[in-house]
Amino acid sequence: MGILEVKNVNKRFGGLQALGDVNLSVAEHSVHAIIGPNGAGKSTLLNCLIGKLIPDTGSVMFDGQSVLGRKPYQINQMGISRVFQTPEIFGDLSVIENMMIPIFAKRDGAFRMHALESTMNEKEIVDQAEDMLESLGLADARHDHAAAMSRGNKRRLEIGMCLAQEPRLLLLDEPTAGMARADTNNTIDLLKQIKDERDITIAIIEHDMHVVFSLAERITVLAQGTPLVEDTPDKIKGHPKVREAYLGEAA
Ligand SMILES: Nc1ncnc2c1ncn2[C@@H]1O[C@H](COP(=O)(O)OP(=O)(O)OP(=O)(O)O)[C@@H](O)[C@H]1O
Repeated sequence: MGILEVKNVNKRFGGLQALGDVNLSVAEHSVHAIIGPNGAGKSTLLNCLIGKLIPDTGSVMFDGQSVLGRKPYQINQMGISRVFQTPEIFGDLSVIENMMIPIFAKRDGAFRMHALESTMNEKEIVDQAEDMLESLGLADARHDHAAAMSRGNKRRLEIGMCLAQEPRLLLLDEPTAGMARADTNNTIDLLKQIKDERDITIAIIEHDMHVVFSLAERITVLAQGTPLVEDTPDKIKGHPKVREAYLGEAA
């Protein structure tokens, strides 16, 4: 039984069957990638996991509890954090101020922007934020404007802000989209480091096969809203149907 269990999930948009009988089991502490061509239903599935969409039928269980009917912030409190394609950081704040926000929210259950100034003086929170920036390799940038960082470092900060919530499942939606190769490789290294150092499960939607094959232990291939095959990277690479239908562009 996986930490995330998706069973017979269906989702229609009018006449379009975006997801048809999707089953997915993500093993605890694994890195599980979900791939597939444009329009395969990857984002729709992700949105069903985080409470942005409600499936028409089926179940989504996280650690034995249903996520269906819960609001995104409630699912987040259950232990699921997600990173979107576009970094969601506060550009006007410094790097360390950004990092303090989830640490403060985790401790107090909520965060109000006007509390940031007093939070800046709370040693416990500053120390935790410093430690997190250190482990992300962002310590030297702590007083920089977040907006001025490279795309790779913005993504690094955002992933760190998710980790500060101490999730058990980290969901990544194309975390290297639009990145130069060097930033992509840095992000791969960061995710490997996170996997090695933390008690965490990672599910990743990704188009870049270099990223997928560098990180994933299991891969589910979606095609037209339905899982075509689920297997290890080696088997997926060699699978004739998958090669033909989904890896053509990367081959
Ligand atoms: N809100 C919506 N309303 C209507 N149709 C939608 C909606 N969201 C997605 N779709 C359709 O559902 C199908 C699956 O879309 P989805 O975005 O989940 O695919 P995807 O695999 O994430 O694609 P991509 O790799 O291009 O992001 C597509 O045909 C898309 O046009």
